[in-house]
Amino acid sequence: MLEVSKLNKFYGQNHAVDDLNFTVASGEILCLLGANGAGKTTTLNMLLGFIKPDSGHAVLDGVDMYHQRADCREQMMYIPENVHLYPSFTAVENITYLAELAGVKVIESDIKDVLIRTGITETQLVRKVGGFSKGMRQKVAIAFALLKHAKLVLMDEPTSGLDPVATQEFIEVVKTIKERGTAVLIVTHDLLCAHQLADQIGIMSHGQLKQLIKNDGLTLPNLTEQYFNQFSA
Ligand SMILES: Nc1ncnc2c1ncn2[C@@H]1O[C@H](COP(=O)(O)OP(=O)(O)OP(=O)(O)O)[C@@H](O)[C@H]1O
Repeated sequence: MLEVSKLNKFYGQNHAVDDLNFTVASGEILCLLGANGAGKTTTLNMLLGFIKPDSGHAVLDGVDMYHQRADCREQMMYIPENVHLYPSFTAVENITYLAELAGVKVIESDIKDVLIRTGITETQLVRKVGGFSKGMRQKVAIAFALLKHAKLVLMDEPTSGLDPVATQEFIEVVKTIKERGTAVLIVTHDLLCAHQLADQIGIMSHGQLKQLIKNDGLTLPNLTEQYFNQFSA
C-alpha cells in the first residue's frame, strides 16, 4: 500500500505541492484530477524519486520511496503518457528486454499469455511495435507491470488521445491490474475514466488535495459538479 503524508514541494515562492496526504490500498485505484498547474505531475515525480520533496514522506509497503528508491523501483511500474518501446522489436521482445534490465525472470509463454490477456491479438504478437497505437503500447506496458507483479502502478494522463473504444479497453485492462491486488495511482483530466475506474477520486487545486471522494454511488454529473465547484469557489 502507498502512504503519502505531509508531502510538500516549493519552487521558489510557489507552493507546488502543499501538505498532501492520501493512501492507496492494495487493489485500489486513486485518480488525481485537477486543473493545469494543480501539482499532479510534481506529486507523481516525487513518488517516482525524480524530484526531492521539501518535506513529508511517501512510503510503499513500509519502504521510503525517496530514500530507498532502488528498493521501491523494483516494486513499482510507471506508465507515462506515451509509452516508448523499441520499434523494431515485437511486444514479446520488448518485454523480454525490459525484464532483463529490471532483473525480472519471465518465460516467453507467460509473456504471450499476459499480452493476450491485456488485449494484444495473436496477429499483433508477431508484429514489430513500431506501428502500434498509443493504446496498444500501453497494453504492452501494463502486461509488463503484471509480469513484474508490481505493487504500485503510476500512470500519467493514460487516456489523453485515446479514442472512446481504446479508452474503454484501457479501463478494462486496468481493472485486471487492480484485481491482482496492485495499488494504482492515475493522474488524469479525464472525469469519465476516473468515474469508471477509481475507488477514490482526489481533486487537487493550487497544490492542495481539496477533496478526496469515495467513488461509491457517485454519479458522473455529481462528480462533474464537485470538480467545477472546486474552481468556482
Ligand atoms: N521544474 C519546475 N520549476 C518551477 N516550477 C515548476 C516546475 N514544475 C512545475 N512547476 C510549477 O509547479 C506547479 C505545479 O505544476 P504541475 O506540473 O505539478 O501541475 P499539474 O497539475 O501536473 O499540471 P498539468 O495538468 O498541466 O500537467 C505549477 O505552478 C508549475 O508552474
